[in-house]
Amino acid sequence: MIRFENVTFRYADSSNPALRDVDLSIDEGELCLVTGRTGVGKSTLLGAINGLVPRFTGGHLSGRVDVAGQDTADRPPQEFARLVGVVGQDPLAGFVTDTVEEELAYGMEQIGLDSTVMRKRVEETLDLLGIAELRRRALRTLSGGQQQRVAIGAVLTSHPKVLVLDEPTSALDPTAAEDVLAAIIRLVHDLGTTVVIAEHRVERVLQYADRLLHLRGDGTVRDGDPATLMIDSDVAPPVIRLGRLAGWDPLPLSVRDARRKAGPLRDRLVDRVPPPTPAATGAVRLSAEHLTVTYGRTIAVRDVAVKLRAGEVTALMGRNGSGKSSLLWALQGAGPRHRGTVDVTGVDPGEVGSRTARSLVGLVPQNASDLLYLDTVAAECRQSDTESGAMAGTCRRLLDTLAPGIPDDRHPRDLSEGQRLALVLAVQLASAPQVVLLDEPTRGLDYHAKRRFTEVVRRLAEEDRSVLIATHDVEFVAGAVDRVLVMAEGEFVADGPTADIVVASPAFAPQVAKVLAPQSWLTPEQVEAALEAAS
Ligand SMILES: Nc1ncnc2c1ncn2[C@@H]1O[C@H](COP(=O)(O)OP(=O)(O)OP(=O)(O)O)[C@@H](O)[C@H]1O
Ligand SMILES: Nc1ncnc2c1ncn2[C@@H]1O[C@H](COP(=O)(O)OP(=O)(O)OP(=O)(O)O)[C@@H](O)[C@H]1O
Repeated sequence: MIRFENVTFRYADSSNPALRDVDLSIDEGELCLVTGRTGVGKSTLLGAINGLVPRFTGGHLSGRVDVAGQDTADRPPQEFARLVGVVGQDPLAGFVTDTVEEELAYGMEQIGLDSTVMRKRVEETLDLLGIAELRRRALRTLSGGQQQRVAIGAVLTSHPKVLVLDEPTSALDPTAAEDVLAAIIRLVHDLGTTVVIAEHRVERVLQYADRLLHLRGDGTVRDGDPATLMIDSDVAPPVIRLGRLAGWDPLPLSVRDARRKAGPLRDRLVDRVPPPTPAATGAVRLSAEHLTVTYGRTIAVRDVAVKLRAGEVTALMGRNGSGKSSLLWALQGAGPRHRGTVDVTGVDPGEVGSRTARSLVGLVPQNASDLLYLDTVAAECRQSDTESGAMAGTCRRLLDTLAPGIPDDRHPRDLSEGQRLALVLAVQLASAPQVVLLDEPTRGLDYHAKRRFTEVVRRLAEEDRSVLIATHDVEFVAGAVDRVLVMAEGEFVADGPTADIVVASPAFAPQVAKVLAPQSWLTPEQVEAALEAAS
């Protein structure tokens, strides 16, 4: 269905090719998972499938890419729309209409489907993705995860033969991610759709993949059976790392397979306990009472009270649309607030100018790239150091910790998604105020980048700041935070130490906890330390 013949692609002004000598052939009905570190070229590979690369990106492509026997160089990408459905990393940027229903119908209108077929498929898709109640909503008022579901729905309706999905679950809560993947798998089984998915949260997709394409980082691609490539892949989810520690062969790809093998490992760990989370004793840095946020008749945040302490890292979790972003913006002061007060060292950030508010509470938003406006990476870093009064080079060093090797003179627009996010985090965190709020900060970050980001967050806590992170990334939460707050329909429904909240939760438990239950280990690192101590 998809063939790459000796494909090499280089972006203009780039010294190294993003793709090098790539030869592959993907059959009809295969589900391929594309993995690789941040910025290795996953989106570029995906873009080449429908000709967006090089037609819209510029740069030079040699070799040949064809889909269903048609050379992508011969036709503009629009003509491939019937054949190839694409969901990019930024759903909002891909929307062409204003409302959910219009967006779901648009693709089908373009290929001239009959109106009765269109009606039926819109209804099916609304149900399939659990977005029926959003049908008449304006797209720009949806939460991040709601937008991502609509973007996926909008390509599913026209039943393309090939689906290309770039990080399709990055903004989805764990349950929604499973539902969306189940809907995609159904297309693979029922219609023989060929699916190519790039995903950093490999744990979410690996068990469904027929095949793995791993980008090594030099533009070349390793292509093979998932369990075999995972033996030494530099991108490995927790279940694989646990399998390597325990010496399981073949490596289990799913929690279910791992549980079947886990008895002896549980026995080895039985006399050990995971390190407890120290109780937070720092001063209260932020205290909010009776916070309520409404949009028209929608109550997004309902009479919420919260205290954040110095030295504490807290995760804010909960279903898509449960009110997390609305709460963060209300705490920072820039977002709407219907009722309630926020107190940061005696000042309410909602009552002062935006500059003062920013010096009290920093917020890195979900669509973080809006914060970048200069022409080069170096200029953004210099500006950040100057504004925050930090020593020259502070921001750049932070960037190199998160995503090494980005050239100084690259335009932020030309960075990969993960690289751009790393830049925004570096720009914002170089001048971190006492309270730092982060909205989905691990999108686009590979496992190594996430470990480094965890270190950065822990350092902020050691410097006595308080950090609140809205996130759906259960594996990140397991390794990085002290406390978890869970929101549902605008209210807190749980609040406590990480292990207490996540271990028994079907939605929020990390893979290691699921495999080793009833023991309460959260991460491969904890298990590794315990095994070392035991031997
Ligand atoms: N228009 C461009 N000009 C120059 N370099 C670019 C351009 N677009 C992307 N790049 C570079 O090409 C490399 C591959 O980018 P790509 O977006 O394919 O990575 P990725 O693996 O999808 O990353 P992520 O995991 O962050 O999504 C990156 O190093 C990026 O900086
Ligand atoms: N401008 C707006 N107008 C109307 N409704 C809105 C607006 N902004 C947000 N909402 C609604 O308020 C609710 C809370 O949205 P919010 O973005 O805070 O959720 P969230 O928990 O951050 O979601 P996600 O996990 O998907 O990012 C959602 O139902 C959303 O559709």
